[in-house]
Amino acid sequence: MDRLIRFHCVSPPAASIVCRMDSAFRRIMHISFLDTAKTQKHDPASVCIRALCSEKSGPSLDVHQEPQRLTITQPDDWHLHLRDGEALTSVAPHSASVFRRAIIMPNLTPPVTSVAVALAYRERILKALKPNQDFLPLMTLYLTDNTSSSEVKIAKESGHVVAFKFYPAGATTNSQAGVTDLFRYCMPVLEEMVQQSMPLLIHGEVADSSIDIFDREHRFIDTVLTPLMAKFPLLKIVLEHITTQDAVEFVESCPPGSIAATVTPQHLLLNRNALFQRGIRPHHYCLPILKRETHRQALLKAISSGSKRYFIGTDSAPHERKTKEASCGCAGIYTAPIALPLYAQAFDKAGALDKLEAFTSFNGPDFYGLPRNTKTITLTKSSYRVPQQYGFGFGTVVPLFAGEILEWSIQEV
Ligand SMILES: NC(=O)N[C@@H](CC(=O)O)C(=O)O
Ligand SMILES: [Zn+2]
Ligand SMILES: [Zn+2]
Repeated sequence: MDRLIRFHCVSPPAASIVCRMDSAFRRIMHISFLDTAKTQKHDPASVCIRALCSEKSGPSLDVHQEPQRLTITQPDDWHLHLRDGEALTSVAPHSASVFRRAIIMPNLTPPVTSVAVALAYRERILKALKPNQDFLPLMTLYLTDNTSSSEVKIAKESGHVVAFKFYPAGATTNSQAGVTDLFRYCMPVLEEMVQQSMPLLIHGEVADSSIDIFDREHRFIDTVLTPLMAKFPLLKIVLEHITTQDAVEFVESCPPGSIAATVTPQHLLLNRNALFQRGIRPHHYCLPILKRETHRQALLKAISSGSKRYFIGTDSAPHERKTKEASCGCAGIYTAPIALPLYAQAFDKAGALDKLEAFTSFNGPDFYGLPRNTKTITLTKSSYRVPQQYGFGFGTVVPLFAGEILEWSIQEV
């Protein structure tokens, strides 16, 4: 698809023109004048030719491009996997160069099940940052059948653990130690979470392999989330990485403030066809799995509505190339350094750029009861080629859209 860009001309001076560029922003296909008063002496065709000639022959094009700029409050990432060890050292600076804070997922091996372990992990995260990076990891605890309710109070008092994460056992990467039966084992701990105003973050899929993989989110809402909310109407819940129209309808049907949902860039930009684009695409595989187009449209409609119930959560989840490009590949997509431009692209395409900032920078802190950030970040609508891969100390990670051109890029934080 061709794109229109507005330029200010060097010659004729001060004239404004609109150029139709090819889809990669490399070639000017057509130029037309915006302000005929300033340019009436000039034949549009001659400017067009001069611009094209100087592009071919030369040092500089006869026009200055002015891409669209968007300055927003610095965002946070409300769902992030930083891993541990060498992987942590590699990926933490990527997130910290864009985001001010992030909710750190506890699905390490072994999982982060106690405040003591979470605080030690937090120290390792801080150590992994570059010297000038000012990044706050917001820690979470991995809920198990054996989590004691006293841990909730300790978590609250720590000041650094801000939520518990509920993985149905076996539902996703490193969830084997998760909850096997929430209603049987976790009632006292949930009760205490209500008392301490400690939010529960949920990977909302049933782990039952007899249920169709595309129906697992919907089934979870019906069989776990609905009864959970009926039992604990005051429990604060974040339904993580929602993927379906059913999830949107459910969230909308709940009283405001009781439940929020995070949405990933991949679920806004891709539908399930992307898993099988001229062959099988392991780098498009994550859980919950990509859904059909009608569900993607429902997510776009939800975020475009400006509702405070939805906010950013990249679910950036690095896996080494060889563990994804395998006969049984891991679930998880790496997006940390490009997630913000990806969201911008999704909001832009949906005609909702004016709703981007609330989604990335206001709704999350408001839900968690934390202050909004004060710094800003500037995005420009200029093309950026995603690296083919990142060569990290622990191995190679292939990001989403590797080698492809994005429409937005980050200019400065
Ligand atoms: N989203 C994923 O596909 N994978 C995540 C786990 C998760 O968030 O479910 C991971 O840790 O790799
Ligand atoms: Zn998950
Ligand atoms: Zn995740």
